[in-house]
Amino acid sequence: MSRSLPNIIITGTPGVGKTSHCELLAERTGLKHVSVNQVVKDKECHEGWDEEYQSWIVDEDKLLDAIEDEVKQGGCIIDWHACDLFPQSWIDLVVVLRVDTATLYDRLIERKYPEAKLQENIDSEIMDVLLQEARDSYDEEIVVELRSVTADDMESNVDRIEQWLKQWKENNAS
Ligand SMILES: Nc1ncnc2c1ncn2[C@@H]1O[C@H](COP(=O)(O)OP(=O)(O)OP(=O)(O)O)[C@@H](O)[C@H]1O
Repeated sequence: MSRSLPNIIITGTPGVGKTSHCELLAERTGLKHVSVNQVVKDKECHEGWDEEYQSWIVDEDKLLDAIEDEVKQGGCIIDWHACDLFPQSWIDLVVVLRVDTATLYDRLIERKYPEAKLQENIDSEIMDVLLQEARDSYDEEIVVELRSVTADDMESNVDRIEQWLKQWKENNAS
């Protein structure tokens, strides 16, 4: 499929900094921030609310239908804590953000996450769940793991993705 602009997934455990990265990247590049959280809420792509986890139970088919037209046009930054549901043909780059356990713990406590959800997310980060999911779902060469502990990390990550975008445009110029 040919797109005039690429699609990027920014993924990682909740609290790693996906939304912060996507917002900055969208501001710098003009690419569109597709917040899956927001789409799930706005377009009701869910099967109800999970009280224990305090989150929507996502209906993935409905979600894919809701974003398909937009994503197929290209130029989207998809912000979501999973990546295996998006067809490989839609995606040009998968960025997996990573953080150390103590930092993640502090960020999730700040958000007043329920205990079960907090523990599950910490375990998921320790066990590289999102990195593995990305590697299992996409070609190795489009998956990049980046550290997101400090504001400087975020700056350099966004710089790096901007460089990648520039190169992609050069490689795909018609
Ligand atoms: N690289 C970073 N340096 C400093 N603070 C950060 C960094 N990344 C994220 N944060 C802070 O951590 C908190 C969580 O960030 P953010 O909401 O972007 O995470 P998220 O991965 O999008 O979470 P969710 O999946 O729940 O939406 C915010 O308070 C944000 O300011």
